[in-house]
Amino acid sequence: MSLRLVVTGREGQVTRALQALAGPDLDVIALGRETFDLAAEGDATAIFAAAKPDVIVNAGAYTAVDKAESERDLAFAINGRGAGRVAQAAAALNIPVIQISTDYVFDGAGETPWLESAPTGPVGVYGASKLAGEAAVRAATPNHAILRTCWVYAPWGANFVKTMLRLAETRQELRVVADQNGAPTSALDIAEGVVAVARNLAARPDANLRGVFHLAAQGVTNWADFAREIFAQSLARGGPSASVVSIPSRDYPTPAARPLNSRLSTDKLAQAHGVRLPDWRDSLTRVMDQLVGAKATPPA
Ligand SMILES: NC(=O)C1=CN([C@@H]2O[C@H](COP(=O)(O)OP(=O)(O)OC[C@H]3O[C@@H](n4cnc5c(N)ncnc54)[C@H](OP(=O)(O)O)[C@@H]3O)[C@@H](O)[C@H]2O)C=CC1
Ligand SMILES: Cc1cn([C@H]2C[C@H](O)[C@@H](COP(=O)(O)OP(=O)(O)O[C@H]3O[C@@H](C)C(=O)[C@@H](O)[C@H]3O)O2)c(=O)[nH]c1=O
Ligand SMILES: [Mg+2]
Repeated sequence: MSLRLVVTGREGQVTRALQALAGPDLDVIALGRETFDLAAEGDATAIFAAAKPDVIVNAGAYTAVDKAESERDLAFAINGRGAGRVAQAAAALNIPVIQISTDYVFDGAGETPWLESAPTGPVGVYGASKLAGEAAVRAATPNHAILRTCWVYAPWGANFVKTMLRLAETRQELRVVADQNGAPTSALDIAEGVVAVARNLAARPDANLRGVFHLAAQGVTNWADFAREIFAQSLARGGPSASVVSIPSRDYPTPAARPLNSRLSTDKLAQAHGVRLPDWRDSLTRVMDQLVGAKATPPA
């Protein structure tokens, strides 16, 4: 059945991945901030109604984790109240809303994967603002799926993979934190998961399809080992590489603290929606093919 998604944050990693999936059975209308500004105020129902969504996806966000520490008000306006306005519009239109959220709502304690039901406790402003967004969505409508993902990368946009490849152009050695654990998750996979969830929500009113779910790649790594895998795959494609020195987070001071344990349990999503993403290493190859493969073998 044909599905029409209206998505916030037009140039974002996840939004662009959703647009790449558009086809005969899937319309993706991405709203830029000149059409819908998450930081604005007031009823946004008319803005969304004009785009005729079956499901609204709030993929736009303030994602500058360190900068958020000094721009608390803006982060909360966009990630907190903005998410609420999106969900209120969905409620007024009587359609489902998908809210993208983050592992940074957790405090990072322990070493086991977080269940959806685990207590939250963000250690920084970005995570706190995203948690406020979850609460605002919940308050606006029961017809929602909050999908928490983590460590997102894509062939486009700003992400760790592109940062590593860029730094390796000029540096032989990089120091990267090795005590934060999680699963790098490809925006290409997230987009497929979002579409599957959206189809389920649009088709069925079941309560078990609604609520909070974790949408993350299988497997676990840390940022240093992720960097090593990026460089191994880059080297194999004739791209840049650097040697990676593992360091503890305390040796890489940043304005925002980050959770040490970002492992997300993904069983609930698999059970309710039938969605399970591939292992992070397998998904990385697809993005590396686009980022480095194109350079290594330029078209004749
Ligand atoms: N990136 C990550 O590692 C992770 C992201 N997430 C969540 O996933 C979702 C998608 O993230 P991702 O695709 O990486 O995000 P990006 O940072 O790639 O894109 C976010 C988009 O939101 C837009 N935006 C920012 N402020 C506003 C505003 N006031 N009004 C309208 N649009 C705005 C940005 O526009 P502009 O570029 O002009 O600022 C950008 O296009 C977000 O909810 C994020 O919190 C969750 C876990 C990890
Ligand atoms: C560039 C660089 C980063 N790092 C560290 C900093 C940080 O702890 C880790 C990853 O760097 P990033 O800047 O990608 O981290 P960050 O922006 O915090 O990534 C987060 O973004 C938000 C939006 C989310 O929701 C999270 O899931 C997560 O993806 O690597 C190094 O140790 N060495 C380096 O050279
Ligand atoms: Mg970042």
